[in-house]
Amino acid sequence: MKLSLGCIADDYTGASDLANTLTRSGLRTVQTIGVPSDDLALPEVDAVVVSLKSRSIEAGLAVTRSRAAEKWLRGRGAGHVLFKICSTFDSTDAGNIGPVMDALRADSGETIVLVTPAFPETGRTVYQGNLFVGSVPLNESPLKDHPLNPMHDSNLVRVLARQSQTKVGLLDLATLARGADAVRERLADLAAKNIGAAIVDAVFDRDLETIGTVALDHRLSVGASGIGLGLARALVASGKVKPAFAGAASGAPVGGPAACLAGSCSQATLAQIANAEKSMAVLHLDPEQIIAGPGEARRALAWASDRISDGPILIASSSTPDQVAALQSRHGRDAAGHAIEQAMADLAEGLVRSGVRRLVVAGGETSGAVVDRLRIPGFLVGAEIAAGVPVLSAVGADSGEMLLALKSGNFGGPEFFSDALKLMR
Ligand SMILES: Nc1ncnc2c1ncn2[C@@H]1O[C@H](COP(=O)(O)OP(=O)(O)O)[C@@H](O)[C@H]1O
Ligand SMILES: O=C(O)[C@@H](O)C(=O)COP(=O)(O)O
Repeated sequence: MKLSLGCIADDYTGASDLANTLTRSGLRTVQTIGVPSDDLALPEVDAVVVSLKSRSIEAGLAVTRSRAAEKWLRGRGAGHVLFKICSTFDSTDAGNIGPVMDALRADSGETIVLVTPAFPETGRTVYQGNLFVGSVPLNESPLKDHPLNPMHDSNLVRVLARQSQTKVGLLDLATLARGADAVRERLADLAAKNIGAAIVDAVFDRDLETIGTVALDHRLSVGASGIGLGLARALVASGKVKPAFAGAASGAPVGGPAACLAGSCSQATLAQIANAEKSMAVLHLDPEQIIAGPGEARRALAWASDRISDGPILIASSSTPDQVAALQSRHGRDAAGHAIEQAMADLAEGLVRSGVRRLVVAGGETSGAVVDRLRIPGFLVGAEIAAGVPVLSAVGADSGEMLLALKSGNFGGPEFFSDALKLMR
């Protein structure tokens, strides 16, 4: 197997979002959890997305894990590697986007890296280096209240410069609109000034197509699903990849009980949970009790086992920004987040033990904890539930056949949970 594109994603929901975009753009794609072991049977594919849980860990560890993933992908022939980050640039001044980019840039011998989190399909656009979420700048969007990495600056040139050892420049929309050669010229100018990374404006998919075409001249890029779309379309347009039929994984129904777990505290997820109350049994966990010990998860599993044969259930730890802030001030941000993620993993394990084979998880870190606990080594991409969220079919899982949906906190429409279960038969 010689890969046309290698991808390293800094969380699992982000990886499934990218795998979805690549699949829908015609690339045969598999999502692996971590660097795959040699005995994992992978199908013949054009792209592999290695999922890491490296967005919110210590920067040095994120670098080590990302480098190992890059080495594996290059060893399978990937000439270009995309480091997939969040479309809302989730990170802190301590990293991890800058340090990982710097390390991969050094390893790949790249002079200048194209960086853009734009993903217009989900309302993420970049103009004059400023990231917009829908109609508002990043720092005015709900991301200002993210439990782990609140975003307070929408100017990505500044944000990345604070994290990176290299100088960061801007490649603006006016240049992009003049086409691929103008972009190449501007990149050469920036590189001549010793600038090692360029934040690239992008508002429409056609901007991402231009970016994808130019990025293929390089060995490394950094961005969200939008640049994935650009790279995939450029690979198909250049004839390097023969487009494949999308959603090859939608196979025979898996059946059995279905459950949803929500650990995301995003506005979108809070609204989706409120809507789910109309169509399924919903249990709201007490976050204080979760931190106190394993009793809360045990109580939740007993609640689930009384109801699971009657229809889908949803268990949520999600709270409003004020409640999240209060909990964090009592226990610390990382300790609270970690305890709740581990409780979600306990719940997933218990639910699967009791026969659940269809599982929807809301939240990136939450999904990471759940998928790790279930020891699922990889996924094939099936039908699209909402922009950025596909049905995933587990490959090589101990539990056998299983369908999952890993929802980024901010993605999906108001009826996301029932939309997902309709497609997960
Ligand atoms: N009620 C709560 N209070 C504080 N933190 C919470 C609460 N519920 C969940 N969390 C933590 O918030 C974080 C949410 O992150 P994540 O799962 O990545 O969601 P998103 O996709 O919205 O970013 C996780 O670490 C989770 O454990
Ligand atoms: O690019 C995106 O927005 C998503 O793919 C993503 O990475 C989401 O992360 P979480 O919101 O933490 O799930």
